Amino acid sequence: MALSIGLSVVILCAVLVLKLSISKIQYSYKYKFPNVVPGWPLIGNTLDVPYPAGMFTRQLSKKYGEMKLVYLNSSRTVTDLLEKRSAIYSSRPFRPMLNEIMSGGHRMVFMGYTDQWRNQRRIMHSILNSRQAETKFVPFQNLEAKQLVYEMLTEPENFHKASQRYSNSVILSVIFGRRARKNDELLEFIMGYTSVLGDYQFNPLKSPADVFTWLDKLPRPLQWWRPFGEKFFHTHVEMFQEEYNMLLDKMAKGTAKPCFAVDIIQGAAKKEFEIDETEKIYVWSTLIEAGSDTSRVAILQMIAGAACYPEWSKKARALLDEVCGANAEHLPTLGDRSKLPYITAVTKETLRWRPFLQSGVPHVLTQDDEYEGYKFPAGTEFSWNAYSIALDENEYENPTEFDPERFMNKNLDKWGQGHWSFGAGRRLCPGINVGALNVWLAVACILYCFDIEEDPNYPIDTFNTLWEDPTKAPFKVKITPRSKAHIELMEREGAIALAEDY
Ligand code: HEM
Repeated sequence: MALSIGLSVVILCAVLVLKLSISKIQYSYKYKFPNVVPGWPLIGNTLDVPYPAGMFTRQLSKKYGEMKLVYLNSSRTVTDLLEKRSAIYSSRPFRPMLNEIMSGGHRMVFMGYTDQWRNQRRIMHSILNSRQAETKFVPFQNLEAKQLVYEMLTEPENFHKASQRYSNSVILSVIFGRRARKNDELLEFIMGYTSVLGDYQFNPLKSPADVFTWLDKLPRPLQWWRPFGEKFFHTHVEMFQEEYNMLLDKMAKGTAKPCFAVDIIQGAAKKEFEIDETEKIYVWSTLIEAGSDTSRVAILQMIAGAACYPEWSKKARALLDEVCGANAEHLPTLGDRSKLPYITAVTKETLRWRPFLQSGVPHVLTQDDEYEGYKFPAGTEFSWNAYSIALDENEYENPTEFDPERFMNKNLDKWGQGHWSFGAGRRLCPGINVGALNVWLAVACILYCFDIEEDPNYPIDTFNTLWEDPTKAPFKVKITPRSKAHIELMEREGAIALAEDY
């Protein structure tokens, strides 16, 4: 009896091994991948990737060529696949813990290419399109920029905090029509949980079902990660529900500012949008999460670019003086944009220079596909290798230098053209208009008011800077006001911004 059980187990194992080997052989005949970077079974080379990863993935692209599994290392391949074939290259990796449990299936950035995703994108586009971005949200940005330069004047060593407050307050105004308060409870809550989401996104021990997705099929009581995820989801909804109630109260009193959330609430009431209560909350929170830090980091990168490559900032300053007066007549506003094309080029170069989503964002293929002799199965993940493309001599002349001149061309006003920092294809950032104008205005005001110099005692390592932590300055830099007249201008404008409360 014992022998027959033992024999059965051996036979079973042999059959399993045979079956796995046959499917592996069939798989390798059916599909053909580009060079695969050697790694360990199951986890591949996950453990080899340093943080930040940009320079590492750049080295890989030099070694392995134009494409490797996951990373597309040239604009040509990104255009061919993520853009031209975006109908089948626009899903996201299946993340049962991050998307289904922790986000109740509602957080757009983790969502697959589904009807729910299409519906949320449609709603976002109808409110965040360029016409609205250039009218409805502009007063918020112009006001916050006054406080941005005032805070940089009074506490230049905390330039990172000023950028953070500016970006947070603009996005809160755009979404909920209110300014960020000091120690804002909602923003602190968001900062806390986005760092938890980050942990869960990259740590397989915390989120095993996101790495080994078959674990999602285990009976629920055996999914030890689930209770935490469900609690996380409910706390998130409760916190945003408070904000939602405050807004409903303002709407009832007629004091709500025109903003994204008001548009959604009214649009849903008129049946223009199909969206339930929890999903509304997720659309708002996703926009705040995705739309704040991105602008903060871009502003810091422009400051690093001005400190390390001072020549272009002199030209920008001279052009700003022509429009706003050399003697501090007025702060630049978004109304000055058509007169300041060079600032638009600076904004685009800021986004291209050291892309902070250094390895791009994964797009998942939804059906088998062939490209230049390769055969990819559905489910393959692709990402644009952002750092590598931005620093490639075949893509840009003197790619490591900050040179806005490269964007002074017929595509100047197309925010997403000439770089990949807003992503690609159907997943292109839906906040592109708001985000680009946030950066444009901050760039214009900072360059108009301050001299920015590298501190020789603290050279800036622009390649390996850690931009993520909003509480720490990513580098040291000298920021000094240009003149007495500029100080007075910033004080006057700052007083206006500090007195404004909504
Ligand atoms: C400088 C500013 C910004 C940069 C560089 C940026 C960059 C990006 C990138 C690279 C992606 C991924 C695209 C892809 O997968 O192909 C993305 C997605 C997204 N961004 Fe932005 N973004 C910025 C500002 C904003 C703002 C202001 C908002 C909201 C108002 C926003 C909302 C979103 C959302 C909701 C997504 C998810 C789209 C999806 O998964 O379909 N972003 N952004």
